[in-house]
Amino acid sequence: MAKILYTKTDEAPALATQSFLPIVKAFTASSNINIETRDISLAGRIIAAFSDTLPTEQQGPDHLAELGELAKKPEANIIKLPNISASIPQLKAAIAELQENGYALPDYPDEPENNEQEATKKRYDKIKGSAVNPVLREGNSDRRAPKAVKNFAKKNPHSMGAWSSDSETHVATMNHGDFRSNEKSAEIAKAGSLKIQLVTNSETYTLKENVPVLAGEVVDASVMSKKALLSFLKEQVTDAKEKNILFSLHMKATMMKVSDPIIFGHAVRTYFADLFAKYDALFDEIGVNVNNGFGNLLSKVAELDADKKAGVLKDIDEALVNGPDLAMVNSDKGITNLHVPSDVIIDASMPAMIRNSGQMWNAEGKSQDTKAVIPDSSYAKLYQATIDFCKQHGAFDPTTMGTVPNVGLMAQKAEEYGSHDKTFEIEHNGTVRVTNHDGTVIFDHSVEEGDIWRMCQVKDLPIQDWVKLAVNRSRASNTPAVFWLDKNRAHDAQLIAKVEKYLKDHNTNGLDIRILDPVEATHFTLERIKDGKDTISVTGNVLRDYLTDLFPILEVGTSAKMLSIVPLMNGGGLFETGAGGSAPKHVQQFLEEGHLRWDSLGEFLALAVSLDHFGEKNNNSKAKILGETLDDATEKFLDNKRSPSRKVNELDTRGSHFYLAMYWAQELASQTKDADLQAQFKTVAQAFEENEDKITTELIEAQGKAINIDGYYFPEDAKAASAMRPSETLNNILASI
Ligand SMILES: NC(=O)C1=CN([C@@H]2O[C@H](COP(=O)(O)OP(=O)(O)OC[C@H]3O[C@@H](n4cnc5c(N)ncnc54)[C@H](OP(=O)(O)O)[C@@H]3O)[C@@H](O)[C@H]2O)C=CC1
Ligand SMILES: O=C(O)CCC(=O)C(=O)O
Ligand SMILES: [Mg+2]
Repeated sequence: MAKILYTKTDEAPALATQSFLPIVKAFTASSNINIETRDISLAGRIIAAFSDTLPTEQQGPDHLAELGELAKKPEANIIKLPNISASIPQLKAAIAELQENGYALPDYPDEPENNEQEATKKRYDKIKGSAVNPVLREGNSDRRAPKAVKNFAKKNPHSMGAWSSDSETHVATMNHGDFRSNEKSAEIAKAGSLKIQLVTNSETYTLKENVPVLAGEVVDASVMSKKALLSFLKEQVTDAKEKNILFSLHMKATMMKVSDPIIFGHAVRTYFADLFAKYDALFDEIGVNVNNGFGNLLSKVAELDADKKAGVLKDIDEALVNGPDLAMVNSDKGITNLHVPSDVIIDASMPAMIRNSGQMWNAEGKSQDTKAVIPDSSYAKLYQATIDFCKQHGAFDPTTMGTVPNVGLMAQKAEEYGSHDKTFEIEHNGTVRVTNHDGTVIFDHSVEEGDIWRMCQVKDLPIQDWVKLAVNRSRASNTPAVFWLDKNRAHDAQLIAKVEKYLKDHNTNGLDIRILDPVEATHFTLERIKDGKDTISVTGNVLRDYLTDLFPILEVGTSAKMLSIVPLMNGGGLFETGAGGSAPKHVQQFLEEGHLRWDSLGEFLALAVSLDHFGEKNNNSKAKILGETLDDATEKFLDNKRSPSRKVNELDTRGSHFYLAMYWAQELASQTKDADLQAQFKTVAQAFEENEDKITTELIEAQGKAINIDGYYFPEDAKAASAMRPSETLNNILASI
C-alpha cells in the first residue's frame, strides 16, 4: 500500500507528534492511506550509527539512509518535522543520556589519540550538525505563509518592538579577507573529478582526493583569513565597549558545522584574550576547546582543584567586567551568547533582535542596543539594510505589511550546504589548489596556517529546477520574483549567467522577474512590504535559510506558521512542517509545568499538501478530500484562535490538536463529495462536540505540574505518549473512529 512516512524527531516537535499522529492515523485509516514513522531523532541516529557495536535488542535501523534513498524516488511522500542539528555540546549530552540508559557507546573523542578514537570521531561527526536536511532535501524549497495565515496575522498582530532612529544597533562584518572577498568560481565543462591539495614549499598534502563533478556544475572556493578575522574581531570587541552596546555573535554553527564553530572559537578567544594569554598552557592541558563555546571552558575549569578554579573564575569575572557587555541567552542563569554555539542561530536570532527594537538582553535581563557581529560579509548586509530601513521608517506593521515567499536553491547539497567535506582549517602556509582529473588548475588560493578554506558545488539540474519553480510560483501567485544575486560576487556571476539562460526555457510574458544584488533586493522588497505588496525572494541556500525566518518572524511572529514544501526533483514530495527549529525552551516549560506551547500549524499545512499529493499520485480521491477538509479545518482553527497559549493552565499544544481534530471531523461531515467519509465523520464530529468541555477540562487538568518523560534526547516513548495524551475521552473517541 502507498505510504506517507512521518518522521520522529526531537524536542518540542517530537512531543507534539505524540499527540497529533494518533489523530492523523485515526482520520486516514479508512482511506487506504498507510502512515508509518521513521526515526531521525538525534538519539535514533546515534544508535543507528553504532548498531554494529550494540547488542541486538539495542540496535536500530538507519532510517535516515532509508528516507534519503526514498527521496530520490517518485513515490516519496515524507512529512519532515524539525530535528536537532546537533552542536558538539548537544551531541555529547545525547551520548551521555544514551550511556545512562545502558548503551555502551564511546565518548565523543575531542582529540582522538589513536586510530580507534579517530574512527569513532568520524562516525559521530557524520551525525553532527545539519546531517538530516541535506540528505532529505532532494529538491528545492517553496516556503510561504498561506493566505489564511497571513490574514490571521493581519487581524491579530503579534507584538513588534518600536524602532528609534537613534538606535545604535548595527551589523559588523568584514571588508576584506573573508569568504566573500576571496571567492573564486568556475563552471565545470566536462564531468569528472576534482582534487584539492595544499602545496607548501616543501610538501604537497592532499586534502581531498576525489570530488565528483558533473558538466555544467558551478564550483567555487574561498578562504577566510585567520589574521583578517582576528583583527576584525578585536576591533569589534573594542568598538562595542567604546559605544557601550552589547557584543553579540550570529553564526550558523549547526548548519555550517565545520567552518562556523572555528569562527565561533576565534570570537570566544578574542573576547577573553587576556584570559587565554594568561592560562594558555593550563587550558591546553585540560583540553579546553572553545569552538564548542565558552561553556566548554567553564565545564573543564569546573574539574580543576579548588584553588586553581577560584583563580580562573575570578579572572573570568574580571574579563567580563573589562570587556563589552555580552548579549545574553538566559540572563537569570548567566548564559551568554558565547556559551553554546547552538544557542544563537543567525536565521532566528537576527529576526528576533529586529523584532525586539534591535535589542538583545543584557546581564540584568534588560533590552539593550547591540553590535551584531556576522564575520563573513556574503549575506550580512541584508540585515544592516533591514536595520537601516527600520531606523528610517520605524518597525514594520504586521497588520498591513506584505509577504515575502521564498524559492530556495538547496537540492543535492547546493552551495555552502554541501561544503562540509570540503572545508579545511589549514595547517601550513602555502597554496590550496583545485585541479581537475587531467591536472588543469581550476583555481588556487594562497593560504596561511589557521585560515579556513572551503569549496562549494551546485549542480546544473537543481539550478534549472530552481528557475522553473521561481517562474511557476511567480505565475501562480501573480507576484514579482527577485533573484538575489550579486554580479560582483564570483559565484553569483556564474549563477546569473545560468538564470538568464534558463529563464528563456519558460514563458515569462507578463511576469516581473528581476535580478538584484542582496542589498538592492532588500531595499526593493522592504519598500514593497511596507506598502502591503508581496515579493517572491528567489535565493541560494544560505539566503533561503535566513529569509525564511526573517520575513515569517516579522510578518506572522514565527516561522512555525509557514507552508514549507520541497517538490523533490524525481517527482516525490517532502513536506516540512514550518521553517523553524525545535524550540528547546518549549520542552523546558513542558517538563517544569506541564504546558507545551509548540504551535503545530506548519504541520497541519504540510499534512494537507501531503494528502493532496498522495491523492494525486495514487488516484485516491478520499486522500484529496482529507487534504482539502484539513485546510478548511485549519482556517477555522485560526478564526477561532485555537493556537496554543504561552501560559500554563490555558489551551496548549494538546488542546490545539483536539480543536483541529474537531474542525476536521466537522468539515468531513459537511462535505458531500464522499458519502462514506461524510457518514463516518458525522458521528465523530458529534462525539467531539458533545465532549468538548470534558476533553478541554481533562487537558487543562493535566497541566500545572512537573512532567517526567525519563529523558530529553531519548525519552521513554510510552511516558511521552501518555503525557501528551492525557484526555481519556479524546483517546476513546479516536480509538472508535
Ligand atoms: N528544519 C529543521 O530541522 C531545523 C532545525 N533546527 C534546530 O532547532 C533547534 C533550535 O533552533 P532555533 O533556531 O534556536 O529555533 P527554535 O526552535 O528555538 O525557535 C526559536 C523561537 O521561535 C519560536 N518558535 C519556533 N517554532 C515554534 C513553534 N512551532 N511554535 C511556537 N513558537 C515557535 C519560539 O519562540 P518562544 O520561545 O518565544 O516561544 C522559539 O524559542 C536547533 O537544534 C536547530 O539545529 C533549526 C531550524 C530548522
Ligand atoms: O539544517 C539545519 O540545520 C537548519 C535548517 C534550517 O534552519 C532551515 O532550513 O531553515
Ligand atoms: Mg532556518
